[in-house]
Amino acid sequence: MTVKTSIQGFPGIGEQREWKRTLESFWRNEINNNEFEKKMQTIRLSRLNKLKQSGLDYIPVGDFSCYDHMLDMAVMFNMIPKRFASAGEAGSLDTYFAMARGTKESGACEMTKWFNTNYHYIVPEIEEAWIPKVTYNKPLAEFKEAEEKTGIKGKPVLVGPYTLLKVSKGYPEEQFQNYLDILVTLYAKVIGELTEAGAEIIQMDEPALVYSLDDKEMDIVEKVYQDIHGLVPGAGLLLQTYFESITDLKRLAHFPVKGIGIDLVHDQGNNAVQLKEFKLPEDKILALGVIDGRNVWKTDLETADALTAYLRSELSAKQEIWLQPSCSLLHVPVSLKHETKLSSALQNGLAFAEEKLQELQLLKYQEKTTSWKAHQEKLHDFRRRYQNFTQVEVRKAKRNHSFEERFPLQQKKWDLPLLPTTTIGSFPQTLDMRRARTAFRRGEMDQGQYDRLVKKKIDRWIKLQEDIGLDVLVHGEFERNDMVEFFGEKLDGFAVTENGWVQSYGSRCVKPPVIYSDVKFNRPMTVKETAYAGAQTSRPVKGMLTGPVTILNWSFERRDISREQTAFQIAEALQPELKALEDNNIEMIQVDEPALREGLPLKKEDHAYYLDWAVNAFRAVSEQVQPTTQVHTHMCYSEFNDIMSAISAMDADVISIETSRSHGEIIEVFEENVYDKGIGLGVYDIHSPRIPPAEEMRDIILQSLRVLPPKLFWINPDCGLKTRTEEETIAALANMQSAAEYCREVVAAEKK
Ligand SMILES: Nc1nc2c(c(=O)[nH]1)N[C@@H](CNc1ccc(C(=O)N[C@@H](CCC(=O)N[C@@H](CCC(=O)N[C@@H](CCC(=O)O)C(=O)O)C(=O)O)C(=O)O)cc1)CN2
Ligand code: MET
Ligand SMILES: [Zn+2]
Repeated sequence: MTVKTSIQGFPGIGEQREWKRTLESFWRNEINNNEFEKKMQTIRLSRLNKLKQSGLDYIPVGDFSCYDHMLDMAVMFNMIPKRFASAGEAGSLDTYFAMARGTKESGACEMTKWFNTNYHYIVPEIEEAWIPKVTYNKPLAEFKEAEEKTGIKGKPVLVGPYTLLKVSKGYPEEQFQNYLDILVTLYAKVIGELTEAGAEIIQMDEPALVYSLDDKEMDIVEKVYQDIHGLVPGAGLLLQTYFESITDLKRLAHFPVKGIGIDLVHDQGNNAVQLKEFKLPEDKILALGVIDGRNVWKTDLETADALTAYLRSELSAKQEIWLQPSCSLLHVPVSLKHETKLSSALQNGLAFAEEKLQELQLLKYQEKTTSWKAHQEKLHDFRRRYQNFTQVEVRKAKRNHSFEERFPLQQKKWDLPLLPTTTIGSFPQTLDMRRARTAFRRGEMDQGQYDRLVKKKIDRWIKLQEDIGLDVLVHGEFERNDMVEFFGEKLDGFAVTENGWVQSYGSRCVKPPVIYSDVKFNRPMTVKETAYAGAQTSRPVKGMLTGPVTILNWSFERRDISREQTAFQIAEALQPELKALEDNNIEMIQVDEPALREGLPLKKEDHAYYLDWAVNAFRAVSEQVQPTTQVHTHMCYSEFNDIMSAISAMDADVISIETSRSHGEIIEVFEENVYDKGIGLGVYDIHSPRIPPAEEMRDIILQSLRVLPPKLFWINPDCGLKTRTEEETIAALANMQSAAEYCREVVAAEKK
C-alpha cells in the first residue's frame, strides 16, 4: 500500500497578515498594480516553499487568492455581472475588486458564508447575458509558476462544477441542468490544459455533496464527472468532499475519477462506517481526512493511526491512500511560533496549520519515534490539566412571562415613539482607537489612559446619537477588538492568541478565541462602559452582549464535550452579566446571535435537534431578567426560510436582521411567515461607503410595513458600523432618522 500526505489548501494571509496589509495598501493606492502583483507573488511563493519543506507529497496550487476563491472561479468563467462592465477589462484587477467591494456606480456582489464556517465568499451571479468562456486559466498559471520558481509539481485545486453552480445565484432553477452542462465544457478546457501541462492530480472541491443528496441529485453529479471524463479521459481528478459525510459513499466511490477525498473528523462516523461496507476499486486513491482541519487541537496520533489502520484492513495492497486534514487549513491560524504569551502547558494541546503539517508526517511514517512520543506526551499533559468537565444541564429554558404579558409592561416602561430608531451596536473603530488598544496591549499605555479614551469616544457618540435624534442609544463597542474575542478575553475557560488570525472575508480577519476548559463567569465584562454611557443621557442605552451560540461558533470549540454542553456553559456564564447590567440600570439588552444560522448542520435530518438546543441556550441567557427588561437580539443576513419558527421561538422582545443586500428576499420570508414580536429590518447597507438618501430608506421602510405591523416595527441600519468612517455613519444615520420621522407620519395618517 502506498501512503502519501497531502493538504487541500493552506491559509494565504501569511504569518503576520502580510497579505491583508498588501491588499489594503493597494486599495488605498499606496502601491501600484505592479508592486501589488509582485508582493502577492512573494507571499504565494514563500508559502509554497514552506509547504515544500514540510515534506508533503501533494502540495495544493491555485488555492491562493487575492480576495476569495469563489470570486476567482467566477471571474475565471466570465461570470461578471453587466453592472461591472465599466469597471475594467474582464479578468483585470479593477473588475475583480469592483465585484468584491462595489464601486461608486454599483454595489458589490453579495457575500455569504462558506457552508457552516465563518469564512465568506463572493456569490457568483449567472445572468442571462452571461457569455460562457474561460477568461484566464488561473490554476494553470499558478501550476506553472510553482514548477518554475520552486520546482514543485503542484496539485491544482478547483471548486467543482456542481458546488459552483449550487452556490451561485441569479439564474432560474429550471436552468440548473443547462448551466451545469455549459460549465462542464468550461471545466473540461481548464482541466485539459492542466493535464497537458503535466498536472497528474487535480483536486475538485465538491463540499455541496455533503448536503442530504437523494439519488436523483447523485445522478446529476455522476453525469458531470462522466462528461468531464469523456471530454478529458486522461485527467486525474480527485473528488474532494468535506465538513460532513457523504450520504451514499459507495456510489461516489464508483464515479469515473482517479480518487475521492472524505472527511473522517466531522462526519459523525458515517464515512468510516460506509467505507467498511463496500470494496473500493483498487485503482482509486482514497484521501482520508484524519486530522481536524477546522480546529486547533493537537491530533491524537494513536487515535488517528488506529482509525487509518482499521480502514486500511479492507483495502487492496495496491491501493494508494493519502493522509490529509479533514478540509483546507484555511480555517485555522498559520503558526504557533509567534505565540509568546500562551502558556506552554496550553500550547501542548494545540496545533495550527504549520503544526498540522508535521502531524501528517508523523502519521505517514507510523513509527513511534521520539517525536511521536513527545507529541503524545504533551497532548496527554494538556488533557490531564485542562479538560475538566462540569455537567451543565442542556434543558428547556424560558422567561417567566410570555411575550404577550411582557409587551404591555414594556410599552409602558419605555414609552417609545412609533417606529423607534436604534443601531446594532458598534460605531466606527477608528485608527486612533485600534492603535490605542495595540499600545495598551503592549504595555505602552496604561489602563487609566485607555479607559479615558474609551470614555471620550462614548461621550462623543452619545452626543451624536442624541443630536441625530435616535430613540435607543448604544455605547458603541469601542473597547472591543471583536464581538467574540472580547468575551473570550474575560470569561474563564477561554484563551486568546496574539497572532491566531483567520480570514473571515476579503482582507478582514478574526482571531477566534480557544475554549480549552469549562466556561465560567469571572467578572463583569460590559458593565463599566455601558453604565457609563447610560449615565450620560436620559434616553435608554441598550447593553450589548454576544450570545452563546455565536460565541461557540466563532471560537475554536472543545471536541471532548458536545457543542450543546459548551453552549449552555456559555449561556450560564452570561447570566450574571445581565443581572449586573440590570443592577446598573441597563434594562434593554441586546444578545447578538449572528452565527445561529451558520451553525445549522449541513444534513437536514440534524436540523431539529440543533435548533432546539441552540434556541434554548439563547433563552437560558435571559431567563432570569425582569419582564420589563427588553431583550433584543440580532442576526446577520442568511437563509431564514428554514429557521423562521426557531427565530420566533428565541422569544426575543425585539430582533434586528441585516437585510439590505437582499431586502426583497427577506420581505418574501415575512409574507410567508407571520412574525409577531418586535422586529427591525436593516434599512441601509453599511458595507458600502455610499450614503443612501432618506427617500431610498423611506421606500424600504414602507415596503417592510406592508408585511410587518407598525406597532412592532423598529428602524435600524444593518450591522457592522465599526467598519465605516465617522463621517459616513453620521450622515447615513441622519438620513435614516428623517426617513423614520416621515414614515411615522405616513402611518399616523393611515390610522386616521
Ligand atoms: N468574530 C467575528 N466574526 C464575524 C464578524 C465579527 O464581527 N466578528 N462579523 C461578520 C463579518 N466578519 C468580520 C470579520 C472581521 C472584521 C474586522 O473588522 N476585522 C478586523 C480586525 C478586528 C480586530 O481584531 N481588531 C483588533 C486588532 C486590530 C489590528 O490589526 N491592529 C493593528 C494596529 C492598529 C491598526 O493599524 O489597525 C495591529 O495589531 O497591527 C483591535 O481592534 O484591537 C480586521 O481584519 O482588520 C469585520 C467583520 C461575520 N463574522
Ligand atoms: C456580526 S453582527 C454585529 C453585531 C454587533 N453588535 C455590531 O454592530 O457590530
Ligand atoms: Zn450582524
